[in-house]
Amino acid sequence: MGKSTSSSTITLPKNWPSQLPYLITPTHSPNLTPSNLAAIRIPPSPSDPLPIIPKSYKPGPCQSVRITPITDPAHPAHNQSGLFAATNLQPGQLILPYIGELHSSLPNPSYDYSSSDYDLWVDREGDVAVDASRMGNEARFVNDFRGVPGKMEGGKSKANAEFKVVWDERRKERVMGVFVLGEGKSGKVKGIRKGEEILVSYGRGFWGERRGDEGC
Ligand SMILES: C[S@@+](CC[C@H](N)C(=O)[O-])C[C@H]1O[C@@H](n2cnc3c(N)ncnc32)[C@H](O)[C@@H]1O
Repeated sequence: MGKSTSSSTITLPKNWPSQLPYLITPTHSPNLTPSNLAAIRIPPSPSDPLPIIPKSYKPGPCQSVRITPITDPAHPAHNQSGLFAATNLQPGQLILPYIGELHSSLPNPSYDYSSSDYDLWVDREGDVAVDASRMGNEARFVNDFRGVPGKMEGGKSKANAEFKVVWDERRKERVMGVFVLGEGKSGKVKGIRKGEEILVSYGRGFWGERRGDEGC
């Protein structure tokens, strides 16, 4: 299946929802201001270092991941989808950028971003977030580790990945990326093996807000 973009035709990732636009670059919400954009265009510096997406990074579907329907009834996102490793992934490596609509907290008459479950801060001080509810790339399918059956003690899973801000050398902009967790102090995280689900922590606040309490 192909999708026309302004510059080329790309093949959509397998299991990409047909009703959702697939993005290879972020779009801008009407509520994004020049000062929001200026904030994410401040390059990294020795006092503010960032990982880098190099100019050579190929846009479009990521060969390291697969969007996969969740068929296990014991999985809390049963009947939804998740993102799985299609190759072995090394500790600390960038898996893919999180692409969506860049927006601010100013009102947008056509959409209420505050109700989205696909929204991440890129720069809180600069009031810039990225929302992949209405359009995006494979990264929007990353689930939270909580309650996911796994091989850890008690049949549980742990987070094996994280969201981090990264400097995109192609766009000269700060964007959000999904990274394999580093080795950590325990040295226990050994990357993500082919076939494993990529799981992050959305943070306690995410689940607290959804239960209507202060956190867990
Ligand atoms: C960013 S989306 C993740 C992709 C989503 N599973 C899908 O197919 O579109 C976030 C949503 O996934 C579901 N989800 C992710 N992790 C979960 C978990 N550990 N427990 C329950 N629901 C989860 C929730 O419905 C949440 O609002």
